[in-house]
Amino acid sequence: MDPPLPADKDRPTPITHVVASHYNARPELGVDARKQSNVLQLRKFNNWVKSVLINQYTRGGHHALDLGCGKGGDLIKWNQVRIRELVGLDIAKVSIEQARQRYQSLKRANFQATFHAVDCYQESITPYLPSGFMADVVSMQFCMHYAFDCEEHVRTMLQNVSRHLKPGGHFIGTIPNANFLVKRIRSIPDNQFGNSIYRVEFDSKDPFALFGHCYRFTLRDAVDDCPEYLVHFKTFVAMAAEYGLQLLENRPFHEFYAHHMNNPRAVELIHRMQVVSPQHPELSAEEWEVAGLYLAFAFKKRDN
Ligand SMILES: C[S@@+](CC[C@H](N)C(=O)[O-])C[C@H]1O[C@@H](n2cnc3c(N)ncnc32)[C@H](O)[C@@H]1O
Repeated sequence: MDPPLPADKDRPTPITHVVASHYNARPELGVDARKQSNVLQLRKFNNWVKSVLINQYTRGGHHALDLGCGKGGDLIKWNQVRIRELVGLDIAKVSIEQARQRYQSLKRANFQATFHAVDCYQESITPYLPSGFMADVVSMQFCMHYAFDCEEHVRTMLQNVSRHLKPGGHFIGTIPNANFLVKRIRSIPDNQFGNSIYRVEFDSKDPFALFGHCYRFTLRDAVDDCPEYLVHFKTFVAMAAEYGLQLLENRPFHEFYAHHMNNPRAVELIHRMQVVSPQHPELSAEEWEVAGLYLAFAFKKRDN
């Protein structure tokens, strides 16, 4: 049986407020503005990683749960794999409204979708799902690390994932690679590093806590000095196992790219999504450095 859900909290913690208002305040850039971004190729690369993951673990007719779905940036990816139903949840109300509008304006959407604003790390998501909803795939893209402000939030998040994932179904996601961040910050005298398009700034370097170890992240045209939390990966894997989730893969993005260059479908996608010319990813050196901060993971829910 699953461990019990921690008691619900009536009031959001200050950090939850900060993260939600940060994403609520991000303007919805039109297609033209997005095309002029300094991190356009990085965005395309990140989208390619998410597409490959979604393609790998999703089949036609599947039911999908997108936690931290934001403005619905993955709707086209879900449409392309021909899922039957999507539920998208995010703490940021403005983003959820934009996701709804984006879904409604999708031409030829071949799946049903519903969206709700909910804190997936502090509340049970069950009341927001269609009755009896069980997902074949749960996706958490660039958002799970916000749960790591404390153990209780990680447990609520894992309970939400596991309770609504079918046995044999997959839990996929992308997060900052804490191992890389910690090695990097320990190797320099400063409390911050970055380049012309990003900055990572730690308040404290040692000791690194398993939960609640905060740093601030800035990425040009995307994130402004937002607090984020290190995900101690071994702890995450051990806790996920308590909820019946077994790790299948964990690949830093540079390795993910090298690995999937042997996969014809991923290669076809990387050309179609205009991430690369035939030989190499067309990211600037600065963008490629940012890509190296992240990893992709996949878990499988135990069959029994
Ligand atoms: C970097 S955005 C990623 C959005 C989307 N998954 C994507 O890949 O485009 C991170 C998202 O996590 C959401 N988020 C942060 N904390 C959350 C929480 N407690 N519950 C639900 N969503 C949360 C934010 O509102 C934001 O939309």
